[in-house]
Amino acid sequence: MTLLSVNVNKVAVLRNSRGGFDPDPVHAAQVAIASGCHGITVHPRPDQRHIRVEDVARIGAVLDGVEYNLEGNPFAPARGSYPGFVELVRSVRPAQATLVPDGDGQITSDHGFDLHRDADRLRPLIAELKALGCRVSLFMDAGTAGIERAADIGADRIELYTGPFAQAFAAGDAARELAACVASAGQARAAGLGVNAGHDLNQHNLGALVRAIPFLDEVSIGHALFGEALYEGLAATVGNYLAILKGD
Ligand SMILES: CC(=O)[C@@H](O)[C@H](O)COP(=O)(O)O
Ligand SMILES: NCC(=O)COP(=O)(O)O
Repeated sequence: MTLLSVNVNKVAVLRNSRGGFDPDPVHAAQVAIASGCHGITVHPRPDQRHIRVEDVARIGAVLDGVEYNLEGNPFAPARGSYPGFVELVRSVRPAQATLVPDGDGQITSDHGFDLHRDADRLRPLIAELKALGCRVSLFMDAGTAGIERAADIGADRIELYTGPFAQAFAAGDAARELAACVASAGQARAAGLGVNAGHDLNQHNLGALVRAIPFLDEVSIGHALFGEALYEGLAATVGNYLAILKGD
């Protein structure tokens, strides 16, 4: 069964909007874990627009045995109290580090790595993160040629960027983007890589993705999940996602 990692970034957005302590992403993580999710994901960004450096350790302290997935751009420089992605990984030793080539000016993640450009500088970073005990996943666009190179430079998994698939699904025309996801997942698997997926997944489009790629290891979902939880409640929403992943 494909595992569910709940991304709590958006709880921190709401908390930061008033400058206080609530809603606390730690509490959201605890409720998601109690509801049966298999992991928690955070994406601390150098501008700390949502998850802050102190949240990373606080969330890491309440995982209660589920996996911690830390996302970030390993090339982004330290800024203020943000120590840099590798230093954050060193401090909390998450089960998985997902490398995402985001620039600070982006409103959200919107592309994966270009391994023709980035492979040589990713290789030593991946080795350093693996030496810290992490599984390393690379955020990759579906349909990328040469996706198997991720294995050559030491990555354990790729994470398929599913934003284009989600957009096409919402427009009622997902076939081409879904086929790209299926093809890239198959190439990655054939290269010995694990396959994760994430970005803009929701209760409407997730079933089609996991039926098309039944060997997906993990999906990480946050934005839509917390939007839906506003109306359904967090525990029930997590339960809905688990039911979709179980094929209910
Ligand atoms: C890599 C990815 O697609 C998401 O995990 C990312 O965390 C979204 O970032 P925001 O929550 O800042 O939009
Ligand atoms: N890696 C994807 C993730 O963690 C959450 O993405 P989204 O569901 O917030 O778009």
